[in-house]
Amino acid sequence: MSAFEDLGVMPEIIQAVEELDWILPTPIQQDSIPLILGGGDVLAAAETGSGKTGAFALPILQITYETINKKAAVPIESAEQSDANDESTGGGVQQLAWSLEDRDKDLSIDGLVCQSRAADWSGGRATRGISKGKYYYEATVRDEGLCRVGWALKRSSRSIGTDKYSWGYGGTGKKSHEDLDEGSIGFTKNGNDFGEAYHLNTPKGAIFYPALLLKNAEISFSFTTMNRKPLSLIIEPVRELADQTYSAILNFSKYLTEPKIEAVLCLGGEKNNKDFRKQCDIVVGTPGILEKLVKEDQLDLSAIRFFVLDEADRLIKDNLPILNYIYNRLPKTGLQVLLFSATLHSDQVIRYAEQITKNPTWVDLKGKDFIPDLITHSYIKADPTKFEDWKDVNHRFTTDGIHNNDVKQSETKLKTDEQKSQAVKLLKPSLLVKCIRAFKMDQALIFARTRLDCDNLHRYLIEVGGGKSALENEFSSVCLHGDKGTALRKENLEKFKSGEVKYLICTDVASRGIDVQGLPFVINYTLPDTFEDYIHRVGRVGRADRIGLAISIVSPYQEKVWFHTCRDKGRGCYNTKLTQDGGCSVWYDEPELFKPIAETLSPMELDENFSLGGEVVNFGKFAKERASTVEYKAHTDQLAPRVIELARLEENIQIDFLSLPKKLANSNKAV
Ligand SMILES: Nc1ncnc2c1ncn2[C@@H]1O[C@H](COP(=O)(O)OP(=O)(O)OP(=O)(O)O)[C@@H](O)[C@H]1O
Repeated sequence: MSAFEDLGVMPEIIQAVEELDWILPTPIQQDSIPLILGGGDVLAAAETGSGKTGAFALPILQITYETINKKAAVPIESAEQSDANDESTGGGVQQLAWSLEDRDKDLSIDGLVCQSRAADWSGGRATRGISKGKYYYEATVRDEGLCRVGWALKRSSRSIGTDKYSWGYGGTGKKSHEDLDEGSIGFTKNGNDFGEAYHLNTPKGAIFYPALLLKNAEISFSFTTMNRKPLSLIIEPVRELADQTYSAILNFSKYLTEPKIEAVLCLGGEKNNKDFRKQCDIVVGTPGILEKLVKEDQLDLSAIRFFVLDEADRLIKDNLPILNYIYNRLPKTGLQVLLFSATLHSDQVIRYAEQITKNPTWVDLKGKDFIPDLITHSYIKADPTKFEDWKDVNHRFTTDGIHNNDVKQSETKLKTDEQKSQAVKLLKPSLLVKCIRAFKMDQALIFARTRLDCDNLHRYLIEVGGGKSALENEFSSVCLHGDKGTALRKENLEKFKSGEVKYLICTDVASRGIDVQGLPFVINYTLPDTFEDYIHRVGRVGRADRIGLAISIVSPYQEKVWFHTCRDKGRGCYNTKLTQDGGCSVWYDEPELFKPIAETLSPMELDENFSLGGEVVNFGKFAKERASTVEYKAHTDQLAPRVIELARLEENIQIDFLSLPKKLANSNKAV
């Protein structure tokens, strides 16, 4: 029996996760899945990379599937829409089926599977039809034969598409002869919507039957009503994370068929947010677009059963009004609210959770803000008195330009705060390069504070690495931040994940949730504003039982940085005054921001040679080995040595236990 089965997960989902080498549930999955399946509200806090996505997605998928599966058993409609002469008993609810009477003799019918092996076409119709409303059914072609599916009136011939009372679609396109009250028929194939195929002017009261026509072919059907409204709403703080969760859901649900779960991804700035209006079970999206869709009555929340806030603390901090707006429109009966994050303990989160949950269960695995012990924390002091690289005019880095008016380009003194700040800006890039080389990094995520910093750093790395952004460049890199369009962000993330480029330079847009399998290094080029954000950033490594190294390049001085409060969010703004003086800059106090990190995590300082000392893992070697072996070893392979060790210990204990009477007897003798 699979360990996931013990948690009550259904076989089709287990099959999908086993293909991902998920043999054992992680602790957060172990605790949360039964609670969610049991119908409760859950607040789950567990370290980064501990499998929280699966912890909420698997039970949600299962309940969603069970719910739509029940609906799928509902017939197309009751007697008011069926034909008085059909073989139903009339009235009440009946299961739709293929008619055993209304078919050609060579068409064999086994429940919802139809087959014809004859050389000629054989057709048939369903037992019941519809005269109003919106309905669809699904057909799965099971072999290479010829087939056509569609709708037909009773008076049509069984060869749908060959007379004016039937409308079909097949391998050779749509088939019909005549336009018949306002109505339309359309077809989709493998999820591709072909739009309206027929606009109909049918006589009042006309009843449309599902119809089929086969030639040496087998085809199976699923009949269901079309008005499936979203049951689950999953909100993610950023597009990349929404995309990732959506992909995970598609992956986990691939064996849930007949009916198939329909998940829809809603991202701001993307055109195609319309699909879920037709039929949709799970919606994954970012706050802004979801609010817009609800306001425009495009997204119907009246059936929502699961309201999930992933990275809940960030959502609550940044999007509270939107969350309130959406939450107030959700049905409250039977609603399950799930809040997940590695950092879920702020007063704001707790207060909000009290408002929107009912007797929630806290699944708090490691206590407040726990960080995986697979991550080693280290730092380099970007001290311009110790490292003199910043004086090197040959490799001058294009800074954010905030000191253009107060420090000369060639300045090498370190007297004023401005001079110190400028020196740190010039020093950090070269420390970054040295650090990458010292650890022989082949892949790293680099966090900078602003979009401008990312872009400047990207240009610098490309130049130092040889000018080309291809793999031959030692510092091949791409950026990920809010200025990049959705498509480019996605493309850049993919390039990094696939190894096409080595470094991803990003703002905090990528600090949460992004899962890059086996990533060994994360570098804080600038520290984040909060300790929570540090936890999330470094949590991009040390995931799924892999070790990782987090390096922070920390300034010993305050650094003057842009903090745009202007209308254009910095575009064309050169107002270097401090915000309290009406400008757009602040002094960023990195030494102060470093204190809680140092107190909580005791990071190791890298020496001048960028060495961590002998006693810790050799990360350079580790990264190299990683690159030369298979990228992703199966979870079981990784667990194997531990399981063998446990088995050995267990065996020793048993042998000791069995030999205990003999030992006791010997010791008694000795006494
Ligand atoms: N039961 C499991 N067995 C093996 N691997 C797993 C299991 N559950 C999750 N993983 C893997 O662990 C990695 C991290 O999972 P996930 O992204 O869900 O973490 P998370 O807790 O949401 O992290 P974060 O807090 O950073 O968002 C993923 O690569 C995922 O495939």
